[in-house]
Amino acid sequence: MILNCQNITKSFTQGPNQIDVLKGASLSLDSKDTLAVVGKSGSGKSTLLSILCGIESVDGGQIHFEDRDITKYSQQEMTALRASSIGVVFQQFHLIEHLNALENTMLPLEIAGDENAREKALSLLESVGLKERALHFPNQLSGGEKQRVAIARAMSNRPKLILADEPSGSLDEETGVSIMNLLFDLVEKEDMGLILVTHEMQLAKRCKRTLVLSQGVLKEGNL
Ligand SMILES: Nc1ncnc2c1ncn2[C@@H]1O[C@H](COP(=O)(O)OP(=O)(O)OP(=O)(O)O)[C@@H](O)[C@H]1O
Repeated sequence: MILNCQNITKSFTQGPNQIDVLKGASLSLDSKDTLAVVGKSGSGKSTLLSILCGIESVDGGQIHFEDRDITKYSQQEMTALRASSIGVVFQQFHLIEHLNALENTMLPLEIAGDENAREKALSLLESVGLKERALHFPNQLSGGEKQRVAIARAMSNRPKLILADEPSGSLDEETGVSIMNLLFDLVEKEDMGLILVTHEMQLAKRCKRTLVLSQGVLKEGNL
């Protein structure tokens, strides 16, 4: 098993109010497993993904990545785990502005000390249709192009787990389908696990399972 989360709780304070976003969310994921998380706007889907990659802390509950309890990890340990084993596609892409598309894609490979970082990143950019944009900086790319760089970066170190927040949100239908094909093929070929947050029912249906996040709890089923 790649990921096993039990009873995750998370609250935010906004002024005088406390918002209980996750009230005991549990999920598990095996390799080659593909899981869609759906739910209404504001139900906590992005918060859940941020927690699963350790960017956001939990208030309670356990998260085991393989056999390690990552809720006890320091920020440094979590950064190292993300670099080696977790690829994340954020809703806002989070590309590094002063690095070009190639350098952004190479980053996880370089952190991992891969000597073929440049070749691998170029080949990934080619597979997402961006070879010609490799030397462009994020502010010279369209939203959909940035999203494709973010996807290439997330896949670059062949992680065990890919977390993707609305990964085809900025792409036209045809490009979205072809990039998602690439992602699903890779998951199958490389024994990865994939969790994706999406509003698109067609995309959710391509996953083996769908979990609905509602009132802080994850349940099997459709929205
Ligand atoms: N850092 C934060 N501080 C305070 N409140 C937050 C914070 N992050 C998220 N929230 C609140 O937590 C709730 C869940 O937000 P989240 O972004 O996880 O929802 P979502 O399901 O991903 O929404 P959408 O589908 O619109 O992207 C919202 O009410 C949001 O305002």
